[in-house]
Amino acid sequence: MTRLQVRGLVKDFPLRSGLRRSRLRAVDNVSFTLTPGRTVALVGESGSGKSTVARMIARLERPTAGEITATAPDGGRVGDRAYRDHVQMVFQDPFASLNPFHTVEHHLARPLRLHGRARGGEETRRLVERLLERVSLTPAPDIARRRPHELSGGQRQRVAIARALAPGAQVVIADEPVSMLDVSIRLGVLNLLARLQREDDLAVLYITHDLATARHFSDDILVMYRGRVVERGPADEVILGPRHPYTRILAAAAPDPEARGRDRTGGAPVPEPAGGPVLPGNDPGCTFRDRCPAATEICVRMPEDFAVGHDHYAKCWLYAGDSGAAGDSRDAGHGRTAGPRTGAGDTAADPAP
Ligand SMILES: Nc1ncnc2c1ncn2[C@@H]1O[C@H](COP(=O)(O)OP(=O)(O)OP(=O)(O)O)[C@@H](O)[C@H]1O
Repeated sequence: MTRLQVRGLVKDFPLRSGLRRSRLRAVDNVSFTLTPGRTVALVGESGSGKSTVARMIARLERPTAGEITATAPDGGRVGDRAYRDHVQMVFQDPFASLNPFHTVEHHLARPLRLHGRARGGEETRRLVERLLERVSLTPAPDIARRRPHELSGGQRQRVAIARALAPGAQVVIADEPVSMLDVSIRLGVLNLLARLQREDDLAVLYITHDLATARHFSDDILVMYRGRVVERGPADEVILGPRHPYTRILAAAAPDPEARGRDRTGGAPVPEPAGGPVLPGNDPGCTFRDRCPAATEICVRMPEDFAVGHDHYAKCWLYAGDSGAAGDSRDAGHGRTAGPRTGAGDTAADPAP
């Protein structure tokens, strides 16, 4: 099964304001690994860079710097063709991602044929029905004949998930896969993703605002703030024992995970400071310092990833004296064991330009 390594990922977008040109560093030195059978959640408020990371992995955006490498179990690099088969994305909006003019069968038959997984009409029909059964859309022949407007939002997202599986997905990037669905059906779709992950040993990146589902459905959590990963670690530790001041505010603002029937989008945004935000890439220090209740003078310098627990790191000077910098094992998604430190780490020695 394919393993995906993201190393020192950077994305700059050009900005224009009248005659002035500048750039926004939407993603700043992000590294993690997606391993078969495990889920990494990427959490953070709107605009923190989560979707841009997803789009670069799905090759919908070109990175400004950094590397995304897929490796086979024998350690060999997965080629371009296999990458397109193995790395699949589930988008947020099941209404926009399906063509209203085509049947469900068409949506699933096309990737099966394009990726060489089905040839004749009979084989294609059989595989389409099998995919529909796997995402619990039955009776499959009936669903296959329908068009998207004849399905509910949850059913459409199940079709989108089946479509991601069709080319032989091994790595699934799920970008807010349930945020546009009715609250009452979200868990069903997330449970489906979890079951498929177990059955197919998928590596999953789950992007969400919702800390409760991030904790429940992922092994490791990365917390992004203005393009940077500010905290990373095992899901329970990050949510129950957040260490970075930003994660603490997010966790405190998240609705009660036990509450039923309420929208649990979680993580009320931290208020923006007067005078505008410190933008990533435009500032060599901690980008949270203008909103941070614990900020001191040292925060004008970029903090390293300091170890705050087992495989748990916070990019915050508060922990500088605790146990030293992340060293060799700050790779969330790399299992519970230590992973190699990668070249372009997001460290104090490597400030954003
Ligand atoms: N094509 C683009 N051109 C310019 N800026 C962009 C582009 N795409 C994203 N951005 C900016 O990059 C930053 C990160 O956006 P991104 O969509 O990745 O954040 P996000 O965390 O996924 O937010 P959301 O949860 O709202 O989707 C934002 O400031 C956004 O405005």
